[in-house]
Amino acid sequence: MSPNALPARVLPEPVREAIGRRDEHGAIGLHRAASARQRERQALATRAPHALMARAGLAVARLALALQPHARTVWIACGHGNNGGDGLEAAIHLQQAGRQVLLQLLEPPAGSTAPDDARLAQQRARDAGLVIHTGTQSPPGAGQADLVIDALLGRGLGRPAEGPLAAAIEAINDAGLPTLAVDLPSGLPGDGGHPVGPCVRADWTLALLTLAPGLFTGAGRDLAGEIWQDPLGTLDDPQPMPADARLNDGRSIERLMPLRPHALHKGSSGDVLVIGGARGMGGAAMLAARAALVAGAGRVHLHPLDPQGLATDPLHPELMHCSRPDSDLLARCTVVAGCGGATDIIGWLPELSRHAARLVLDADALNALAADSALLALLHQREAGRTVITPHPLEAARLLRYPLETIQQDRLAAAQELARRCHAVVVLKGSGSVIAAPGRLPWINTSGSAALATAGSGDVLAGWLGASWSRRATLPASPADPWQASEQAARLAVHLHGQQAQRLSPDRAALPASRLAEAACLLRPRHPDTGPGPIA
Ligand SMILES: NC(=O)C1=CN([C@@H]2O[C@H](COP(=O)(O)OP(=O)(O)OC[C@H]3O[C@@H](n4cnc5c(N)ncnc54)[C@H](OP(=O)(O)O)[C@@H]3O)[C@@H](O)[C@H]2O)[C@@H](O)CC1
Ligand SMILES: Nc1ncnc2c1ncn2[C@@H]1O[C@H](COP(=O)(O)OP(=O)(O)O)[C@@H](O)[C@H]1O
Ligand SMILES: [K+]
Repeated sequence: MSPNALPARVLPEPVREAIGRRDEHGAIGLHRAASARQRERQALATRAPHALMARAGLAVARLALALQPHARTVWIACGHGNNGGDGLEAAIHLQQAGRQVLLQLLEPPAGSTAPDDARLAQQRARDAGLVIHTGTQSPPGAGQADLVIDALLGRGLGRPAEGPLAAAIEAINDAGLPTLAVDLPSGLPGDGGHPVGPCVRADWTLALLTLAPGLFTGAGRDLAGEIWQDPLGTLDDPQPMPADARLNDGRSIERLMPLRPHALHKGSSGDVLVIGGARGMGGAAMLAARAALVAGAGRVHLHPLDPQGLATDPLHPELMHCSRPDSDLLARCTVVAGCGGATDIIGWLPELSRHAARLVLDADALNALAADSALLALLHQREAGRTVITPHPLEAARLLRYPLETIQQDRLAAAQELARRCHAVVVLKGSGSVIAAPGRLPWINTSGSAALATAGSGDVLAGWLGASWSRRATLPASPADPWQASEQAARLAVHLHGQQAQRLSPDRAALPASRLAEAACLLRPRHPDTGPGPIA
């Protein structure tokens, strides 16, 4: 095998360098199927026939050996398309490296034929002396292999797998072996990350050429395992296909972290006003306010919607109770509205839409918006870059009047559509949160885990985001780009919220939201003059 470098590992964080190339935002690009195909066509046009697939097979074999160096027997399950072709090419290298290869190839369904490259790979495998098992059963001994390589289906998934393909996917999952998926776990839609049929659950996925958004959001994060990428030598190709989305990973947010210079004063950290906490739900507003405080907002005001609600927070006496916010205060603050707001928040929304300098709408404020198109129209009248909404998938479904399933099947598209309809930056929450601003490429966040699946962690995020935005509002703005500050504030808060949850609960045990609120931060791990260290 040639001494090429290993493919690069994309996750878990910290992201290793040399994954593709970062763009002008310091970000890794993601490509949906249409642009991935276009990129593949560009690459094929400038290379010798079959060179790209041969290189893909080599990358798969090299990664397999690096991940499981002591594997003696490798089961490779191939489909009839080019994903299977990559698997067949890998088989040749693994056999040359002295491994026993159990090679399975599914026949094309009636009416389909294998593409030329895949047919050539089949011929090359036979010429190399490999035995190809073409029945619907797994090859004899497959269950005892040390590693299985899933090369059944990649970007060509066009419908839910069924019949022999579904059986092959289930056989891989049932075997419980270490599993390396080629390009995508078979059955995972690359654009959406939400399988509708059976899908391989991989330990590792080697993405070839481009990275699919579906690897990073929805169910994709669980099904793909650890993600590696090999751009197959195309980084220097002219005019690479522009990306459809970007990864909001640790490296990409580094440049957004504001320093706290020695001469900082509370007026230059910005003010946050939290309005929420109707009867019995005061905790939600308190969590948001605490997170805003701990994250470093200069002053935090809390207006509880329940007149009997807590006036002060004994844990944080610095929190300012506000009995009736006036328009001056609204015009100065980042207003976080809706956490535990019940229907009491509805009456506030017209005034907030008119006067709030910066407005973060969460929870019940979003339900109110979904129920009243006049409120939506008011939101539209706000200047560009003045509103952020933070729906979880069900709230997004209500706002768009789509079934929940439709939201989850294409989270990128749903977030983009919401951004357009609400004239706002959107944080579509859940595993692999999507951050979208109107007319811009959306971001998929890489941090966070099931530790966040607890009541109140969204309230914490809303307050954290409020502090993040208030701080950015005191920094020099870009007049040519009105969406920049709110989008960056959302990206930073979403990433750090997830990162802190991972740090506080590495095993993903449920994390009480009050603990997370106490860990809210907007800073890089330590000040530069004290050197690197754990996140403070
Ligand atoms: N060309 C190259 O050099 C390179 C190629 N690369 C590799 O190519 C992969 C994409 O290959 P691909 O387009 O051939 O599609 P693939 O995922 O193998 O599927 C095969 C066919 O299956 C079918 N099908 C779909 N759904 C089905 C279902 N439910 N049940 C049954 N059948 C179903 C559908 O055909 P249909 O039946 O619709 O005619 C589809 O076309 C990509 O992921 C990467 O690994 C890269 O390494 C770069 C170099
Ligand atoms: N499984 C998960 N993986 C990653 N993030 C998650 C997961 N579950 C929840 N979260 C995050 O936790 C927060 C939950 O918000 P939300 O559903 O509004 O909760 P609540 O209304 O109880 O505060 C969001 O930031 C969401 O992205
Ligand atoms: K696959």
